[in-house]
Amino acid sequence: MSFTLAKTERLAAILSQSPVIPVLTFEDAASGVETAKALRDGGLKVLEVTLRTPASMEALKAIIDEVEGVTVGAGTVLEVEHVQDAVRVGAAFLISPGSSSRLLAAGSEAPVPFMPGVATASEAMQLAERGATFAKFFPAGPAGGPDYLKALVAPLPDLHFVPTGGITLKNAQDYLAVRNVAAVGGSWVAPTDAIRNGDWATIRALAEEAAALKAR
Ligand SMILES: O=C(O)C(=O)C[C@H](O)[C@H](O)COP(=O)(O)O
Repeated sequence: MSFTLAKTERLAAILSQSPVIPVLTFEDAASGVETAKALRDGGLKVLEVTLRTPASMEALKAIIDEVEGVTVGAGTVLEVEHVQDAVRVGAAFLISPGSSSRLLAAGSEAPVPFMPGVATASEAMQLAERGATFAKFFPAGPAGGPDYLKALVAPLPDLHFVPTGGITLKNAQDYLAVRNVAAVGGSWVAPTDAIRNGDWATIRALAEEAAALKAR
């Protein structure tokens, strides 16, 4: 099991590029490419493509192959197969909502950084024991929001978090103000309707607002 220093540093560098990581779900590759361009043009250059839809792997690959100036990773990584497939198409990082032991083994051995999810002190401690430095905090809102995260971070000073789940432009800054929050994740910057309607101007405008948020 290896959360190596090199991969940790790579993840830190990726997360430091942007206060907000769009969490993206696509029905087809073409809308993925256009959404990625709109987000990039609005200033959000680190993107997470969730592996939730039949077209997700194709969309992930199309963005990696066709959109310049973005760093693209895979989200909703739940299975060992997801790790292998995402790495094969060139994902720059892997994110999971949780941290099952099989996935931890496969993800931490992947050649790219892997960020598992946690929601409790025990889960966070188990990750720290395995050498992880970064964790997704999921589902951030329902789990207890910025106050809960502040309490979680207090006794675990070496772990850094990317809260995701229920985050919006309105509350993002409250999460970003918590110590050791590297960035926040959220789908609000690329709403399903805007993607379906090809409303790239709206996505770009939402990205511009989000990119103006400040990480600590
Ligand atoms: O798909 C995953 O891997 C997840 O962990 C869930 C997503 O991160 C959230 O669904 C995004 O949350 P919202 O911004 O509230 O839509």
